[in-house]
Amino acid sequence: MATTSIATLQKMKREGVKISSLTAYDSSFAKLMTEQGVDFMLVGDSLGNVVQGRNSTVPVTLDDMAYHTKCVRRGAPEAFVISDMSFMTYSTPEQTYDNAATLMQAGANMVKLEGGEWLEETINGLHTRGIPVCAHLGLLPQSVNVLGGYKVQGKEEQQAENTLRQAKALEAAGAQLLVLECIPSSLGKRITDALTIPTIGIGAGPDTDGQILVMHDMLGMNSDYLPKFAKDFLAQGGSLADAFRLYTEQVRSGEFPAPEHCYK
Ligand SMILES: Nc1nc(=O)c2c([nH]1)NC[C@@H]1CN(c3ccc(C(=O)N[C@@H](CCC(=O)O)C(=O)O)cc3)CN21
Ligand SMILES: CC(C)C(=O)C(=O)O
Ligand SMILES: [Mg+2]
Repeated sequence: MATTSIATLQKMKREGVKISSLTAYDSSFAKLMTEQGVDFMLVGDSLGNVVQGRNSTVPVTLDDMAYHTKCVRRGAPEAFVISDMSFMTYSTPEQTYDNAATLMQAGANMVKLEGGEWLEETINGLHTRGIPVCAHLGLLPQSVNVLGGYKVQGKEEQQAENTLRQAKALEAAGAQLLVLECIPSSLGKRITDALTIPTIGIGAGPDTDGQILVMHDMLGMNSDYLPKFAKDFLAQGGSLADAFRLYTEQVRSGEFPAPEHCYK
Protein backbone atom coordinates (compact mmCIF):
# COMPACT_ATOMS: atom_id res chain seq x y z
CA MET A 1 0.00 0.00 0.00
CA ALA A 2 1.21 3.49 -0.87
CA THR A 3 2.55 5.55 2.00
CA THR A 4 0.13 8.27 3.08
CA SER A 5 1.47 11.75 3.76
CA ILE A 6 -0.04 15.14 4.40
CA ALA A 7 0.19 15.67 0.61
CA THR A 8 -2.01 12.57 0.08
CA LEU A 9 -4.64 13.94 2.47
CA GLN A 10 -4.57 17.37 0.76
CA LYS A 11 -5.10 15.69 -2.61
CA MET A 12 -8.01 13.65 -1.23
CA LYS A 13 -9.70 16.88 -0.09
CA ARG A 14 -9.18 18.53 -3.49
CA GLU A 15 -10.57 15.49 -5.30
CA GLY A 16 -13.45 14.92 -2.89
CA VAL A 17 -12.25 11.47 -1.72
CA LYS A 18 -13.33 11.02 1.90
CA ILE A 19 -10.52 10.28 4.39
CA SER A 20 -10.92 7.33 6.77
CA SER A 21 -9.08 7.39 10.09
CA LEU A 22 -9.19 5.67 13.46
CA THR A 23 -7.42 5.89 16.77
CA ALA A 24 -4.78 3.21 17.45
CA TYR A 25 -2.78 2.47 20.55
CA ASP A 26 -0.81 -0.71 19.83
CA SER A 27 1.08 -2.48 17.06
CA SER A 28 -1.34 -5.35 16.33
CA PHE A 29 -4.36 -3.14 15.71
CA ALA A 30 -2.24 -0.55 13.86
CA LYS A 31 -1.09 -3.25 11.45
CA LEU A 32 -4.58 -4.68 10.94
CA MET A 33 -6.35 -1.38 10.31
CA THR A 34 -3.62 -0.18 7.96
CA GLU A 35 -3.93 -3.41 5.95
CA GLN A 36 -7.67 -2.76 5.65
CA GLY A 37 -7.21 0.67 4.07
CA VAL A 38 -7.52 3.12 6.96
CA ASP A 39 -5.77 6.26 5.64
CA PHE A 40 -4.16 7.42 8.88
CA MET A 41 -4.12 6.68 12.61
CA LEU A 42 -4.28 8.92 15.64
CA VAL A 43 -2.60 7.85 18.85
CA GLY A 44 -5.31 9.59 20.86
CA ASP A 45 -5.09 10.65 24.46
CA SER A 46 -8.46 8.84 24.61
CA LEU A 47 -6.13 6.00 25.61
CA GLY A 48 -6.70 7.42 29.09
CA ASN A 49 -10.30 6.20 28.81
CA VAL A 50 -10.10 3.09 26.68
CA VAL A 51 -6.68 1.68 27.68
CA GLN A 52 -6.06 3.02 31.17
CA GLY A 53 -9.65 2.97 32.45
CA ARG A 54 -9.68 6.59 33.59
CA ASN A 55 -12.73 8.85 33.35
CA SER A 56 -11.04 11.61 31.31
CA THR A 57 -7.92 12.34 29.26
CA VAL A 58 -6.56 14.73 31.88
CA PRO A 59 -4.30 12.19 33.72
CA VAL A 60 -2.53 11.05 30.51
CA THR A 61 1.19 11.93 30.40
CA LEU A 62 3.67 12.67 27.62
CA ASP A 63 5.44 9.40 28.47
CA ASP A 64 2.17 7.51 27.94
CA MET A 65 1.77 9.17 24.53
CA ALA A 66 5.37 8.41 23.53
CA TYR A 67 5.05 4.76 24.60
CA HIS A 68 1.88 4.15 22.59
CA THR A 69 3.24 6.07 19.60
CA LYS A 70 6.25 3.71 19.54
CA CYS A 71 3.93 0.69 19.72
CA VAL A 72 1.78 1.93 16.81
CA ARG A 73 4.80 2.83 14.70
CA ARG A 74 6.29 -0.66 15.06
CA GLY A 75 3.05 -2.23 13.77
CA ALA A 76 2.73 0.09 10.78
CA PRO A 77 6.15 1.35 9.71
CA GLU A 78 4.85 3.21 6.63
CA ALA A 79 1.56 4.59 7.97
CA PHE A 80 0.72 8.25 8.63
CA VAL A 81 0.55 8.56 12.41
CA ILE A 82 -0.62 11.57 14.43
CA SER A 83 -0.04 11.74 18.18
CA ASP A 84 -2.05 13.81 20.63
CA MET A 85 -0.12 16.17 22.84
CA SER A 86 -1.50 15.37 26.29
CA PHE A 87 -2.96 17.74 28.88
CA MET A 88 -0.66 20.68 29.80
CA THR A 89 2.25 19.54 27.61
CA TYR A 90 1.73 22.53 25.26
CA SER A 91 1.10 25.43 27.64
CA THR A 92 3.97 27.56 26.34
CA PRO A 93 5.65 27.54 22.92
CA GLU A 94 9.07 26.50 24.26
CA GLN A 95 7.63 23.63 26.30
CA THR A 96 5.61 22.56 23.28
CA TYR A 97 8.64 22.30 20.98
CA ASP A 98 10.46 19.95 23.39
CA ASN A 99 7.43 17.77 23.98
CA ALA A 100 6.44 17.64 20.30
CA ALA A 101 10.01 16.58 19.47
CA THR A 102 9.64 13.66 21.90
CA LEU A 103 6.50 12.47 20.08
CA MET A 104 8.05 12.93 16.62
CA GLN A 105 11.11 10.92 17.69
CA ALA A 106 8.78 8.23 19.06
CA GLY A 107 7.44 7.84 15.51
CA ALA A 108 4.70 10.45 14.95
CA ASN A 109 4.39 12.23 11.59
CA MET A 110 2.30 15.05 13.09
CA VAL A 111 1.12 16.24 16.51
CA LYS A 112 -2.38 17.34 17.54
CA LEU A 113 -3.24 20.14 19.98
CA GLU A 114 -6.66 21.09 21.37
CA GLY A 115 -7.57 24.77 21.21
CA GLY A 116 -8.18 27.99 19.31
CA GLU A 117 -6.50 31.31 18.77
CA TRP A 118 -4.34 31.09 21.90
CA LEU A 119 -2.32 28.42 20.02
CA GLU A 120 -1.45 30.57 16.97
CA GLU A 121 2.12 31.34 18.05
CA THR A 122 2.73 27.74 19.16
CA ILE A 123 1.40 26.27 15.90
CA ASN A 124 3.40 28.70 13.80
CA GLY A 125 6.52 27.86 15.82
CA LEU A 126 6.06 24.10 15.42
CA HIS A 127 5.36 24.39 11.68
CA THR A 128 8.40 26.62 11.15
CA ARG A 129 10.58 24.11 13.00
CA GLY A 130 9.46 21.17 10.87
CA ILE A 131 6.74 19.70 13.04
CA PRO A 132 3.39 19.32 11.21
CA VAL A 133 0.36 20.28 13.28
CA CYS A 134 -3.21 19.01 13.44
CA ALA A 135 -5.51 21.46 15.25
CA HIS A 136 -8.64 20.39 17.15
CA LEU A 137 -11.79 22.55 17.63
CA GLY A 138 -15.34 22.01 18.87
CA LEU A 139 -15.54 19.79 21.93
CA LEU A 140 -12.13 19.79 23.62
CA PRO A 141 -12.01 16.77 25.98
CA GLN A 142 -8.95 18.08 27.86
CA SER A 143 -11.15 21.02 28.92
CA VAL A 144 -13.92 18.81 30.30
CA ASN A 145 -13.48 20.32 33.77
CA VAL A 146 -14.01 23.82 32.36
CA LEU A 147 -16.93 22.76 30.17
CA GLY A 148 -18.64 20.73 32.89
CA GLY A 149 -19.23 17.73 30.62
CA TYR A 150 -18.98 16.38 27.09
CA LYS A 151 -21.53 18.53 25.23
CA VAL A 152 -22.19 19.56 21.66
CA GLN A 153 -20.37 22.83 20.86
CA GLY A 154 -21.23 25.65 18.43
CA LYS A 155 -25.02 25.37 18.51
CA GLU A 156 -25.56 29.14 18.89
CA GLU A 157 -24.79 31.26 15.83
CA GLN A 158 -22.29 33.40 17.74
CA GLN A 159 -20.40 30.30 18.99
CA ALA A 160 -20.45 28.91 15.45
CA GLU A 161 -18.95 32.08 14.00
CA ASN A 162 -16.34 32.08 16.74
CA THR A 163 -15.32 28.50 15.87
CA LEU A 164 -15.19 29.33 12.15
CA ARG A 165 -12.95 32.32 12.87
CA GLN A 166 -10.63 30.20 15.00
CA ALA A 167 -10.42 27.55 12.27
CA LYS A 168 -9.30 30.17 9.75
CA ALA A 169 -6.77 31.59 12.21
CA LEU A 170 -5.25 28.17 12.91
CA GLU A 171 -4.96 27.40 9.20
CA ALA A 172 -3.24 30.77 8.69
CA ALA A 173 -0.88 29.96 11.58
CA GLY A 174 0.28 26.78 9.82
CA ALA A 175 -2.03 23.96 10.92
CA GLN A 176 -2.23 21.39 8.10
CA LEU A 177 -5.17 19.33 9.36
CA LEU A 178 -8.15 20.09 11.63
CA VAL A 179 -10.19 17.74 13.81
CA LEU A 180 -13.75 18.93 14.50
CA GLU A 181 -15.46 17.20 17.41
CA CYS A 182 -19.13 17.21 18.44
CA ILE A 183 -20.55 20.16 16.48
CA PRO A 184 -23.69 20.57 14.35
CA SER A 185 -23.37 19.19 10.81
CA SER A 186 -24.08 22.65 9.35
CA LEU A 187 -21.03 24.07 11.15
CA GLY A 188 -18.88 21.13 10.04
CA LYS A 189 -19.78 21.98 6.45
CA ARG A 190 -19.20 25.73 6.84
CA ILE A 191 -15.72 25.21 8.27
CA THR A 192 -14.80 22.53 5.71
CA ASP A 193 -15.86 24.80 2.82
CA ALA A 194 -13.94 27.78 4.25
CA LEU A 195 -10.58 25.98 4.61
CA THR A 196 -8.04 24.55 2.16
CA ILE A 197 -6.66 22.10 4.77
CA PRO A 198 -8.60 18.84 5.26
CA THR A 199 -11.08 18.62 8.12
CA ILE A 200 -11.61 15.35 10.01
CA GLY A 201 -14.88 15.04 11.89
CA ILE A 202 -16.00 13.05 14.93
CA GLY A 203 -19.64 13.94 15.43
CA ALA A 204 -19.30 16.84 12.95
CA GLY A 205 -21.59 15.59 10.20
CA PRO A 206 -21.15 14.03 6.76
CA ASP A 207 -19.51 17.02 5.02
CA THR A 208 -16.08 17.10 6.66
CA ASP A 209 -13.25 15.85 4.43
CA GLY A 210 -12.80 12.76 6.57
CA GLN A 211 -14.00 10.92 9.66
CA ILE A 212 -12.34 9.57 12.80
CA LEU A 213 -13.65 7.33 15.57
CA VAL A 214 -12.15 5.89 18.72
CA MET A 215 -11.33 2.28 17.76
CA HIS A 216 -13.04 0.75 20.79
CA ASP A 217 -16.26 2.63 19.99
CA MET A 218 -16.39 1.36 16.39
CA LEU A 219 -15.83 -2.17 17.72
CA GLY A 220 -18.78 -1.80 20.07
CA MET A 221 -16.60 -2.10 23.17
CA ASN A 222 -17.85 0.95 25.02
CA SER A 223 -20.55 -1.14 26.64
CA ASP A 224 -22.02 1.33 29.15
CA TYR A 225 -22.46 4.27 26.80
CA LEU A 226 -21.74 5.00 23.16
CA PRO A 227 -21.61 8.63 21.99
CA LYS A 228 -24.25 9.42 19.38
CA PHE A 229 -21.58 9.64 16.67
CA ALA A 230 -20.25 6.09 17.21
CA LYS A 231 -21.30 3.05 15.21
CA ASP A 232 -20.52 -0.61 15.90
CA PHE A 233 -18.85 -1.94 12.74
CA LEU A 234 -17.86 -5.26 14.34
CA ALA A 235 -21.52 -6.20 14.72
CA GLN A 236 -21.95 -5.80 10.98
CA GLY A 237 -18.51 -6.98 9.83
CA GLY A 238 -18.20 -10.10 11.96
CA SER A 239 -14.39 -9.96 12.21
CA LEU A 240 -11.92 -7.26 13.19
CA ALA A 241 -10.49 -7.07 9.67
CA ASP A 242 -13.96 -6.78 8.15
CA ALA A 243 -14.98 -4.14 10.69
CA PHE A 244 -12.03 -1.94 9.66
CA ARG A 245 -12.67 -2.62 5.96
CA LEU A 246 -16.40 -1.82 6.29
CA TYR A 247 -15.64 1.38 8.17
CA THR A 248 -13.34 2.62 5.40
CA GLU A 249 -15.84 1.61 2.70
CA GLN A 250 -18.71 3.40 4.44
CA VAL A 251 -16.67 6.55 5.07
CA ARG A 252 -15.57 6.57 1.41
CA SER A 253 -19.11 6.08 0.09
CA GLY A 254 -20.67 8.56 2.51
CA GLU A 255 -22.84 5.87 4.12
CA PHE A 256 -21.17 6.76 7.43
CA PRO A 257 -22.00 9.01 9.20
CA ALA A 258 -25.77 8.66 8.77
CA PRO A 259 -28.20 11.25 10.22
CA GLU A 260 -28.50 9.30 13.50
CA HIS A 261 -24.73 9.86 14.10
CA CYS A 262 -24.97 13.64 13.62
CA TYR A 263 -26.01 16.74 15.60
CA LYS A 264 -28.46 19.30 14.20
N1 LIG B 1 -14.32 5.93 24.10
C1 LIG B 1 -14.15 7.22 23.85
N2 LIG B 1 -14.70 7.75 22.75
C2 LIG B 1 -14.53 9.07 22.46
O1 LIG B 1 -15.06 9.52 21.41
C3 LIG B 1 -13.76 9.87 23.34
C4 LIG B 1 -13.20 9.26 24.47
N3 LIG B 1 -13.40 7.95 24.70
N4 LIG B 1 -12.45 9.97 25.37
C5 LIG B 1 -12.10 11.33 25.06
C6 LIG B 1 -13.16 12.01 24.32
C7 LIG B 1 -14.43 12.24 25.05
N5 LIG B 1 -15.40 12.25 23.98
C8 LIG B 1 -16.77 12.34 24.12
C9 LIG B 1 -17.42 11.74 25.15
C10 LIG B 1 -18.79 11.81 25.28
C11 LIG B 1 -19.53 12.50 24.35
C12 LIG B 1 -21.01 12.59 24.52
O2 LIG B 1 -21.56 11.91 25.33
N6 LIG B 1 -21.72 13.44 23.77
C13 LIG B 1 -23.16 13.56 23.90
C14 LIG B 1 -23.57 14.99 23.56
C15 LIG B 1 -24.84 15.35 24.27
C16 LIG B 1 -25.31 16.73 23.89
O3 LIG B 1 -24.67 17.76 24.21
O4 LIG B 1 -26.37 16.79 23.23
C17 LIG B 1 -23.85 12.59 22.98
O5 LIG B 1 -24.98 12.19 23.27
O6 LIG B 1 -23.26 12.17 21.96
C18 LIG B 1 -18.89 13.12 23.30
C19 LIG B 1 -17.51 13.03 23.17
C20 LIG B 1 -14.75 11.98 22.73
N7 LIG B 1 -13.57 11.25 23.14
C1 LIG C 1 -11.44 11.63 19.55
C2 LIG C 1 -10.13 11.92 18.91
C3 LIG C 1 -10.23 13.00 17.89
C4 LIG C 1 -9.10 12.21 19.95
O1 LIG C 1 -8.61 13.31 20.13
C5 LIG C 1 -8.68 11.09 20.80
O2 LIG C 1 -9.00 9.94 20.48
O3 LIG C 1 -8.00 11.35 21.78
MG1 LIG D 1 -7.55 13.42 21.97
